[in-house]
Amino acid sequence: MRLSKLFKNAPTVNITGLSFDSRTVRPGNIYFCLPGLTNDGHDFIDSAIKNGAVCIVHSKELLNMAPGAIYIRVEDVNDAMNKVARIFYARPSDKMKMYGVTGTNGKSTITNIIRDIINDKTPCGYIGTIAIKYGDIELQPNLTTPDALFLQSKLADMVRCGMKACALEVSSHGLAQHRVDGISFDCAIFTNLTYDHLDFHGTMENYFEAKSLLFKNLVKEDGVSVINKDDEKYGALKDCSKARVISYAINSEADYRAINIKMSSQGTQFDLVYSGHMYPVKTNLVGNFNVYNLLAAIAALNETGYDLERIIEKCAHIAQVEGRMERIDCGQPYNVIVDFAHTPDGMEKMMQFGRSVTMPGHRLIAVFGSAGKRDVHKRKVFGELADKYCDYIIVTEDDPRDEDPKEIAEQIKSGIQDTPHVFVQDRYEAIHQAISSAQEGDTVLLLGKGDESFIYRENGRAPWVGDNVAAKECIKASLA
Ligand SMILES: CC(=O)N[C@H]1[C@@H](OP(=O)(O)OP(=O)(O)OC[C@H]2O[C@@H](n3ccc(=O)[nH]c3=O)[C@H](O)[C@@H]2O)O[C@H](CO)[C@@H](O)[C@@H]1O[C@H](C)C(=O)N[C@@H](C)C(=O)N[C@H](CCC(=O)O)C(=O)O
Repeated sequence: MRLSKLFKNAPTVNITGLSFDSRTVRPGNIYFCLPGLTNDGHDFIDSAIKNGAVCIVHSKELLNMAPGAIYIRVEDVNDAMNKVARIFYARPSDKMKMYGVTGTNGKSTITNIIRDIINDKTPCGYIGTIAIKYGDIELQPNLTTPDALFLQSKLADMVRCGMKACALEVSSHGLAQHRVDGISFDCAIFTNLTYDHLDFHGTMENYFEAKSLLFKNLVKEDGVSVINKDDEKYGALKDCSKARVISYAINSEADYRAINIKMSSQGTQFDLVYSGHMYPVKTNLVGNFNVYNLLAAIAALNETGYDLERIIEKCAHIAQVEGRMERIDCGQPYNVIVDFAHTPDGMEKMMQFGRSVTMPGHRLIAVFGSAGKRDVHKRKVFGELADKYCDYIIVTEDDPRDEDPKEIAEQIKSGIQDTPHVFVQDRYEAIHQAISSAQEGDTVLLLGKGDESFIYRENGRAPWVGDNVAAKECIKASLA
């Protein structure tokens, strides 16, 4: 593509690609100088030109302009990059129905439910923590919401592969760093806001402010905002939403409401009250929070033109989302549940659910840790929650990064008072010990990592089998 197509009055130089990282610049690329948390992209212009950048987009005054490139100064590089990426990749999000899901918990599940329900008739891509999936393609992402350039390129590839819709997990980091600014969403969904990511946002106000950008700026005016009315942020989001607002709830009057909820460890039933009618919904997903996730997905799909009865029919056969409230069943006489919960709210909901499916007089066993270099305050809280709900606790490693896992464990243990507990650093061994000690009627909760296939240790990302795979291996070994 010609540079003149991307910037007014620019020369007609051929552009081969876009980059904001001097280390990955290829000959013919535009290099965008982004402000960072640790570095400033303006400091890497020379190395970008050395690698072949033909155009530098910058916002700061440059004292030395190395020869060999065209310089374009803009007010906001991030904004310019998003606009350019949209044009360079031929506005892919305008060619698909775009669903964006944000909130502390439930993003992966809702996006996967949406995809699962419509994928047979409306080929639907998914981008989020678990994977990037479209057609037969499945990629392992580094981030929940990828950077703007990678994101636009993948959306373009989805269009090429025939996708008609895309369900995207929109993280607060992604919103704060403008990764999704080049997308107009047909539907924006809000799950809930609980304590998380304060290491990045600093305050809950900033965290919420980031989430609200999806509703303020990025959903189309003729689109729809689907918002959880049981969350205290409902009013604030409703007031700032650019699109019409549709609510869902269990505990409040709402456009889509679930009543008469019946739960077991095998599935859930409830009555959906919508537009004065009652629709019985059956699903193989378990737990109260999955009722919220289903309500959000049902509302989003029905409000964007899918037939309600067909959506409800599909709810009965939703594939379990890997690592999210995943029931591991290898014929053992006790429950094993793997979940990604890594916030106090998520942990508490999982432990409450674990308690509710554990036979009276039997044990709830939890295995978890807490990430290094992230919200240290939650460590003691995790200990307190486990102390309140569980009968046996195995503290283990969870992405310690360059912190000492024993130190993290000590901080978790400071919240445990009466409940028997042990620290087993090796995560596989911790899972093995939990499973080999489980008896008929017990429940084992494996929390924090879901199906993630890596653990961040001192030396970076190390491979990990995933809690779900480890659980299956340990159960089979114990039954053999
Ligand atoms: C904390 C955070 O969000 N960091 C993101 C941030 O990095 P940064 O600001 O530190 O970047 P930097 O190193 O200061 O560099 C500034 C600029 O100089 C450039 N640079 C830098 C060095 C060099 O040699 N050459 C060069 O060009 C960089 O490419 C960048 O454009 O900007 C980078 C470029 O966009 C991101 O890759 C990086 O995400 C890191 C990898 C990350 O781990 N982010 C996580 C926390 C994240 O975003 N998580 C969310 C939430 C998940 C959840 O809900 O749990 C997600 O969406 O995944």
